[in-house]
Amino acid sequence: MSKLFRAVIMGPPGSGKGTISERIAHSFGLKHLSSGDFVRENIAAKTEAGVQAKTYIKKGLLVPDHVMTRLLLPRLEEMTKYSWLLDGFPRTLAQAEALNSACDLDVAINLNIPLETLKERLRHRWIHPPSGRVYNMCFNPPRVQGIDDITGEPLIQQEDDRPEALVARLRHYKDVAKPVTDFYKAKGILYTFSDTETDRIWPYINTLLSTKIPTIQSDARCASTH
Ligand SMILES: Nc1nc2c(ncn2[C@@H]2O[C@H](COP(=O)(O)OP(=O)(O)OP(=O)(O)O)[C@@H](O)[C@H]2O)c(=O)[nH]1
Ligand SMILES: Nc1ncnc2c1ncn2[C@@H]1O[C@H](COP(=O)(O)OP(=O)(O)O)[C@@H](O)[C@H]1O
Repeated sequence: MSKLFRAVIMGPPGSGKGTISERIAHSFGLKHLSSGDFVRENIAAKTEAGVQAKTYIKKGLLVPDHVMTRLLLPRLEEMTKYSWLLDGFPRTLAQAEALNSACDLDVAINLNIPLETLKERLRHRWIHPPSGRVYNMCFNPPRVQGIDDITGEPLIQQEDDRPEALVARLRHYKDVAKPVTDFYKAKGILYTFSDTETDRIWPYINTLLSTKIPTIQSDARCASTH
């Protein structure tokens, strides 16, 4: 059984987690697991956790740790045969500890992007909610403004992406994120990337993962030849 690779990607709203996760999933064949997608699936399926989560999301709040953990850990149980990249979880120390009790992580990627850059990016972010596809009028615009490239359905801008909403989200993010990055720094697996452009960060993340992932698979190869 080849050793699997498990990573999380963290960063404030608009830092490029989704954008970079797609590139990682594509380049390294990892499963991209998004906690936001799991939440939306549960809300759509009207599961108990989904119904609870919806009441918090409607108020623009994070879902409570015990609800989020109960929703996410069983999904990770289904992924024991896969290498994956988890996006959007953990967001709190309690979530990081719950994840740590369920599985070992190889890398925690942390995106450190300036506030002004986040504001500018989210001002131009458009999304296609049914698919979660993300566009940006300055960075990766749709072929036709306001229209999803694949389905032709309309794109929307999220209420949460307005600059005034972002400031509140960022303040809350800063409070809850530091204990999580400290947790992974103490475990020696935190890698922080600071820049204003994804295209400048991507080569460093690509190099880091290229050094990690083949090692794991080559270990597996030598294990399997003995
Ligand atoms: N101008 C510019 N926009 C970028 C860059 N990288 C990502 N974006 C865009 O900025 C927005 C935020 O990127 P996302 O990948 O959605 O960021 P995120 O961290 O997943 O955001 P949340 O889901 O809100 O936590 C999107 O519209 C991206 O297309 C960049 O280097 N430059
Ligand atoms: N790890 C988490 N802990 C608590 N709530 C979460 C978590 N992940 C997602 N959520 C909830 O689901 C909502 C949608 O998540 P997501 O699609 O990642 O968007 P956002 O940009 O708001 O984080 C979040 O606003 C939050 O309320």
